[in-house]
Amino acid sequence: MNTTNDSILSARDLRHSFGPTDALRGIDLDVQAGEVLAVMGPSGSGKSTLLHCLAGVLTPGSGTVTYSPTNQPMRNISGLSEQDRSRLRLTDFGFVFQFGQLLPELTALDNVSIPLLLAGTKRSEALRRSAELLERLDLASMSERLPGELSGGQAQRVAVARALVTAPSVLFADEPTGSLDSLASENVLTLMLELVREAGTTVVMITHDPRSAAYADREVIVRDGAISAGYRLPV
Ligand SMILES: Nc1ncnc2c1ncn2[C@@H]1O[C@H](COP(=O)(O)OP(=O)(O)OP(=O)(O)O)[C@@H](O)[C@H]1O
Repeated sequence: MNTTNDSILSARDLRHSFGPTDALRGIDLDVQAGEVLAVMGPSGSGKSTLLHCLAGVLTPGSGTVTYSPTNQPMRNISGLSEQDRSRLRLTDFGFVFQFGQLLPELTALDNVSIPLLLAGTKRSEALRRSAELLERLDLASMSERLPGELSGGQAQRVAVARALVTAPSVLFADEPTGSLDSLASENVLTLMLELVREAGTTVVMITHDPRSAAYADREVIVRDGAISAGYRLPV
């Protein structure tokens, strides 16, 4: 099947089972370059499994995921070796999870710089870029704090900075504000969306919260391992 011209990620007939549980039952999905896509649906419907397949964290039982970044050849993510998928995740993708998963013994600044250091950036340059991003996220004064010394919203903003510091093509967010109250959640999403819109980053964001989904350009609903609905949100 052809992919839509400007889709950066395309899933075709994705199926995945965990033992007897059919988590994905034939998903077709195109994510357009630069779009912010919200993935909603009941608990256990397959949202995280879908995100993991799109991001090359998990190889689907069957079906394909193709990744076509601007000016680069298309790659079949589901066919890459573990090593190549891991490399692709580091260079091209960013990840934010519900509970930031910051390293507790490192400062906010050092946490943000990790992906750059792993990608081989010089430490001075990594720290400079990390500090710049923390400032954009209103966290300049928090850069030397440990994660345990931050509020939930501040810690999630550090996690957002860490995910965006390598300027990824795609940001994958799994309930990025699921552990926050509505005010902190709004603050994290507003700043995150400002940065991704500016950079043209594509976003795939799982959320249970319709208010968070309202930040997206488009919403798809996953039920029983299949896409049950998808629509464009009003601008
Ligand atoms: N590692 C695993 N081993 C066994 N079953 C799993 C595993 N991961 C997910 N599942 C099952 O696959 C189905 C889909 O799970 P998934 O985590 O994708 O759902 P979800 O929509 O993200 O749920 P939630 O909103 O609760 O996070 C569920 O029935 C779940 O129990």
